[in-house]
Amino acid sequence: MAKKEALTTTRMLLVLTFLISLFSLSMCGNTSFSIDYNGNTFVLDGKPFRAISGSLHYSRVHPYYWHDRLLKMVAGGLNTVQTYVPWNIHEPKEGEYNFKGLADIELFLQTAQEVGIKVLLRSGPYICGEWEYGGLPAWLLSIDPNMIVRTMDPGYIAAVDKWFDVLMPLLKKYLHENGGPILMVQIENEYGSYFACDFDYLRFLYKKARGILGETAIIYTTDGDGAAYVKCGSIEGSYITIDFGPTNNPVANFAVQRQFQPQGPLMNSEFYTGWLDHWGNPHAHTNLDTVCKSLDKILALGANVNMYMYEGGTNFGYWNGANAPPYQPVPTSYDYDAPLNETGDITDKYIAIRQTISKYQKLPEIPIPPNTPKGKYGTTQMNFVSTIQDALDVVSPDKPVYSTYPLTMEQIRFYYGFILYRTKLPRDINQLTPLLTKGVRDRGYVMVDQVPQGIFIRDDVIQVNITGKQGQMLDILVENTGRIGFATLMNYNVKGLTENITLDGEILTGWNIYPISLENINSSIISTRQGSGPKLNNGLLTPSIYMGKVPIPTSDPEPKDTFLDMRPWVKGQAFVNGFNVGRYWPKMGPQVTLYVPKPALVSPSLPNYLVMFELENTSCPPSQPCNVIFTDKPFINAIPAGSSFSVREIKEGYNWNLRV
Ligand SMILES: CCCC/N=C1\SC[C@@H]2[C@H](O)[C@H](O)[C@@H](O)CN12
Repeated sequence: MAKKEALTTTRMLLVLTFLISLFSLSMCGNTSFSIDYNGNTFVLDGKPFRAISGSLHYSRVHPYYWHDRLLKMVAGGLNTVQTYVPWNIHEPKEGEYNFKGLADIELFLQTAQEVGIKVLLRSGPYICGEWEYGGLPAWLLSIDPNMIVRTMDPGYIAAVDKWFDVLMPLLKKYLHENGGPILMVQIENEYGSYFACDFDYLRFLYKKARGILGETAIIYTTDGDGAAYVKCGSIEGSYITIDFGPTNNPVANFAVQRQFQPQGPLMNSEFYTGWLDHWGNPHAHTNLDTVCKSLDKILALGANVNMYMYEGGTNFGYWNGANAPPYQPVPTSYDYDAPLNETGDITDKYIAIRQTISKYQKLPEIPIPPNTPKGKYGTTQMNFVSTIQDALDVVSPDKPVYSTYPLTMEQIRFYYGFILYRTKLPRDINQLTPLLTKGVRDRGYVMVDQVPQGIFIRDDVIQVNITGKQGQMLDILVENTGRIGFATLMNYNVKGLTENITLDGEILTGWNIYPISLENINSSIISTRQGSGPKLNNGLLTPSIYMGKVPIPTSDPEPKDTFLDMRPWVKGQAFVNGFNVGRYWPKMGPQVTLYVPKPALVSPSLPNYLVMFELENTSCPPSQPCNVIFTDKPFINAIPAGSSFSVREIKEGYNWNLRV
């Protein structure tokens, strides 16, 4: 049975299971989830309930694997999963909604119901999470680039109002009291850490949610562990929870929660089992014993706990976020050094945490599901297809947007990935002449008639020296490497060229602007390309498209999870059979391999195509592009722990000796 039919059947079975459980529970009429303030405990269907939870974000794990991961969480001793709702994946364009694939929240909730794990649902509208723009949709910036998000700013709150009118009725169906798995619904996220402290905004969110979810649903907030955070992050009627990591003192931490909430269950909504990564810094690592000792103390206090992350997963596509200052994008891997690693495999940390939990909660008598098999498919040759310019008819099929001065991505209502700005050189430039701008967000690849000149880098490289002849094409290919998702710099989060470009002091005008959709590339375009091949100059190759086949052997035809090692390619975007597996930047690290989930592959009766959009260079000549390797092991910690590089080294890709 083809994968699509299988998923449909699974989905139908899940819906049926959900409806049966809904019916049987409603017949009992005793489904309730509440707070016993005298007993300082949650109460589930009349009995005390302590949440032992872990974070898994459905948008970061392929739906094919949701059942596997949730079952591993139950086997690990958890009774609850906590997940974020990323508004931007569900409403990619204003008024256009997406609830399929990575965004199929109902399938995720039905799967949780079927597996028997409860859900702590973090509804946003802002979620942080190192996700693009903290989960906010970039089209907000088309309404008003100067909008102050996460406040009662009229443009923002009108969009939130409409979104909650869509989301909250969906969540209501899945509340425990209505027979679903959702125990509680969080609004906003660590709002007390945001400068605005706008109580009218929190009250608006609370009132909106309460009005749709009903009077008995528990609405809660989560804030950093400090009185100032909780003061600005909580609101009348919502239940206060806090977050803190394994090096803190839980007794002192929970004292902050008690300061604002003298009674009710203690709850750490984010007990950090690991931490986030940034390109160019060592992969995060949190000591297993430190995690388990602190978790033991929290459980001994009778507190509720959610481990952040329990399964980190992957920022597929362009969904990674960034932090600032300085501007630092987050890698494709969201491994988080979590108990289940990026590909859902059991780690020592999983086993140790499971053992700790067993001291306080009887473990379910189910086997721990096995790790998924991994495919070691070996080397494949990458064939040059086209420079980005020679493929504009495919990747940017509509007429370009013309503007006297450059427009941002949001001004042309194109929000993620790449955009190309093109003008003509106004005169002969026989000597290296400065092209200047501070307005590149975030990397700008400069070419004259496709010959690379240099790279603008946000907050770093603002000058590229060029030469050329009058009338030659000056192209600047800009990559949006992820919108900032935390604190004040979340505002004015626009992308593309945000300021004018000057050549030797003269403002360049007359720009054609091409939004780039790499998803349009497929095997059919190979034969149609007659391009002249990439140009090599200044150590850079013309950003170009390459294609190869994933060598799945006919002797072992069932596809498996695998890892794409692109070395010695430098930086770009990879697609497998049109599935955007994410950004690669092995030269920068710490991530070197990209996780390719099994469901992105098809059985070898059909060719599996890898498409790479390489932005910078390889060590192979343009005439004979390099190969890539499909291996069975991830490599996401190429930068030695404890290393510290200069900003310049990080910006330019420190050429350290990568360990295999
Ligand atoms: C000191 C920085 C506090 C910012 N909060 C963070 S950084 C990692 C985590 C995730 O982003 C998570 O989504 C946040 O709620 C809390 N947190």
